[in-house]
Amino acid sequence: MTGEGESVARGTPVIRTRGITMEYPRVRALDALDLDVGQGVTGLVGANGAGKSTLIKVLLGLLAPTSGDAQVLGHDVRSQGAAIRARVGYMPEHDCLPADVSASEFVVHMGRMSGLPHTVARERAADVLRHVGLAEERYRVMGGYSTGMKQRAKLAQALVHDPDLVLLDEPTNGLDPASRDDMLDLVRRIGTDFGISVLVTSHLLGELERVSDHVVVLDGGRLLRSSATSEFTEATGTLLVEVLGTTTERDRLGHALAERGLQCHPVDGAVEVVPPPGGEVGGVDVRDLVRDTVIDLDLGLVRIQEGRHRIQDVFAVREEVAQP
Ligand SMILES: Nc1ncnc2c1ncn2[C@@H]1O[C@H](COP(=O)(O)OP(=O)(O)OP(=O)(O)O)[C@@H](O)[C@H]1O
Repeated sequence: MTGEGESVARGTPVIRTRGITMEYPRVRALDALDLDVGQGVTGLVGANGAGKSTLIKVLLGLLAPTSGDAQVLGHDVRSQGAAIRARVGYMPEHDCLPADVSASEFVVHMGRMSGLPHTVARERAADVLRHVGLAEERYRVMGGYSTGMKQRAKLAQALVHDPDLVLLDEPTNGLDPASRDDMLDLVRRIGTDFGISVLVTSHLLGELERVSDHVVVLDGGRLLRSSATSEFTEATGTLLVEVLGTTTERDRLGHALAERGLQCHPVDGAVEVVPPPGGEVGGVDVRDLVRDTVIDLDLGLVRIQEGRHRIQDVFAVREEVAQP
């Protein structure tokens, strides 16, 4: 770190907002948001329109909030936007790459824009393009890139100046499941291999659980929840039972378990069993009862595992509360 950034002690929030409100002419995109983001990888999740991109632009000093205060790496977003952008990498959501330029030229250029000398910018560009998996294709013009390659090039330019923090806006947007997993692995490695703090957004509520240390949930510009990922995914006390076959086999099992006195209901492809107090029915352990039932029905057991909360549950709970 350089300059004022050096005074940011470890453990101090890398991002801190107090009462940040952002009003567009017709919509309040952020509503009195108080947020502390620490070091490590933080997932910022929320449905489309929740205010994620607006928050990122405010944090970069690109949009002046209507009211409230925010600091990034100790710098004020209203008056020190340039200092923030010098130490923060930004991967925008939308395609912003020039079609007739190679990834190498582009990333070198972005490094030069950040103040790196030419030779250093070239070395750094080669490093980050290798890191994101574009070493082979780096001299090809980006107009011919797939969506996945474009996302990687956008990520590389966010890293070229060796930032202390990167803000990644929907890096998995438009990617197929395999490319999405690759991108999420890259995001995780930015945090673990390089020690760069990451704020990464997604409108897919479940996808950041496995790469984030901490998850922040936004809804309608408000903070719905901010917790360590482990708290979101803590055990529910239930069992999820999956058997081979379709919903027909799943429902046969569900009915049989209910007949044997267990409270249960279908969840996606599995049956969720709520064990009674003590975990036994008529002196038989619930897991044994489930296994015996599966055998009696001549079904194939895939797994019995502990049920865990999911980030989506935060929204489900809120909707239930909102119902009359
Ligand atoms: N420049 C703008 N002018 C007016 N309204 C805007 C502008 N930018 C965003 N909005 C509105 O502000 C709200 C929050 O938008 P924002 O893009 O921050 O949400 P988001 O969570 O990033 O969603 P998405 O993933 O769809 O981009 C939305 O209702 C959006 O329509």
